[in-house]
Amino acid sequence: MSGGYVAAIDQGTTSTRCLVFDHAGRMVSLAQHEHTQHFPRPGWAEHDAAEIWANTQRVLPEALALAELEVGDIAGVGIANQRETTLVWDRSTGRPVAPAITWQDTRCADIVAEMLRGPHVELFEQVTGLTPAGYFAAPRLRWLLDHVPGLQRRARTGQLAFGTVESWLIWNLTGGPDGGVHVTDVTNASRTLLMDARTLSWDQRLLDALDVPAELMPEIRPNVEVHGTCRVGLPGVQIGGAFGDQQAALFGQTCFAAGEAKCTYGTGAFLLMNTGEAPAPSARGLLSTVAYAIEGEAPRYATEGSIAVAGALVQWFRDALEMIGSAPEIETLARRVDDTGDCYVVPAFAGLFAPHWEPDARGVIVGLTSYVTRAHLARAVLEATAWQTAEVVEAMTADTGIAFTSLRVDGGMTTNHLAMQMVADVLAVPVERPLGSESVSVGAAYAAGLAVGYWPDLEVLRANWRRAATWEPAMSAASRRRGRAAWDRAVQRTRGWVVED
Ligand SMILES: Nc1ncnc2c1ncn2[C@@H]1O[C@H](COP(=O)(O)OP(=O)(O)O)[C@@H](O)[C@H]1O
Ligand SMILES: O=P(O)(O)OC[C@H](O)CO
Repeated sequence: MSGGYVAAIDQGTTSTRCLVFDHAGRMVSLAQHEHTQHFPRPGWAEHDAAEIWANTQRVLPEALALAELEVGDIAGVGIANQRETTLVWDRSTGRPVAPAITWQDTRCADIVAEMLRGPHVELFEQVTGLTPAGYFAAPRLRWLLDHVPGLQRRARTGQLAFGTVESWLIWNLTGGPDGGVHVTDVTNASRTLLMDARTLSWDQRLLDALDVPAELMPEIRPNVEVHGTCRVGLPGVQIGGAFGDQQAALFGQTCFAAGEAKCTYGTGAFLLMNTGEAPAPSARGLLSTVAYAIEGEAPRYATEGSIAVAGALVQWFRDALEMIGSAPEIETLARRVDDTGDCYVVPAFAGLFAPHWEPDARGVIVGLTSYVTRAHLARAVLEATAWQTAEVVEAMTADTGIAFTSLRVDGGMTTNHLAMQMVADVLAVPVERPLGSESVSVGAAYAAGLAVGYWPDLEVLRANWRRAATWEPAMSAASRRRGRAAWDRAVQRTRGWVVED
């Protein structure tokens, strides 16, 4: 091993970042570029995978330059990525065959309805631990195979590759058409609906059920393992790990023991609790998922409450409604008033995710009176994230029997003090943020650092975790009860909005 630093690529829904960390897990530089969000039809959400790869190639040298480092100073690089976003590319040209269909996209409703009616629904549940839903990658892959002319035929010939974004980046970093390594990691694979959650391999019966040619599929690898050596971007540097971003944040927050949990507030919000060495299927709308796998060790599992819209509601408030000029301005605006004026925003833009899973729901703003101003709306936008977190925490506590005594948080939205105070208020437990809110990148860097021997073990990483901020609950129990009941009534009004023509 050479190099005194490790790098992480965090390829998120809104941007691509490269962060460089030192041995104490401190960030020494960060370079970031946003990519275009394409919404070509209501309910569709696409990314240009070529733009994402181009941004990745920009942020790597920029992060090194900001830290005044050379490639030789980097001991290893880890990758964390937006999960479920699905793409297919041509192995010889290196070009994606269609826009990437992102995790927020709802176009696969018919494919999922057919899966739920079909003969294999129990098999999917038993093998993957997941009930088919439009959130996962396989229905998106099926959609591409159905709608891009000639794709099914070409897929069988081995010309094409399927992957989520980490797979695309690893393939490109390791040479692309010129010998690129086609792999995925267990956490991303656990979100496809095609992986056996126990054996951590593709299940041929599930591939057959969806008529997905095995020739498309990447090899599934542990998170902490050398996947290959970069030929592009960081030439000569080993790619020491890859992770779905929410599992990366769990790892970065050092939630290595069963019962430890974190919530990441970015475009969406994702609360994951480590459940130990066995998958933990939920009876309450949470997802059983792989937490992490270290080469040569038993995998660890997690239960997850996925909230589709958190920071994305702030983005919508800024870009679609033009109520604010930048995301942080929402806090100043919301602080002009003391409450929401009894107004609630339920952002079911892509249906409702956990714990409801209602694809036919759509967003509502309820409780409008002439008293309500844009400041009240700003407050309701922030409160929506807090109430959605409360729903997930209630389901998780009921499922696991573990009561939360605090919640570790990270992600872009945690720079908003009012939003985090609201989370503490509605959960009635302290909310804690570690130094730096970049746990996704920290987790990816930890995976890479462990794989290349930069860090020896998990205990050393645990010692790096330092509390930077705590928000204590300050809401009366009566207000909490009243608000929670009103939120339930608001959620009720989103249901069944989408009807067939
Ligand atoms: N001060 C803020 N208040 C509220 N939301 C914010 C603030 N700063 C950023 N956000 C939201 O956080 C999200 C970006 O966080 P990030 O962790 O980078 O997301 P992702 O990984 O999903 O791309 C955006 O949706 C943005 O609207
Ligand atoms: O990139 P983020 O932070 O919006 O996370 C997206 C999730 O991984 C989707 O499951």
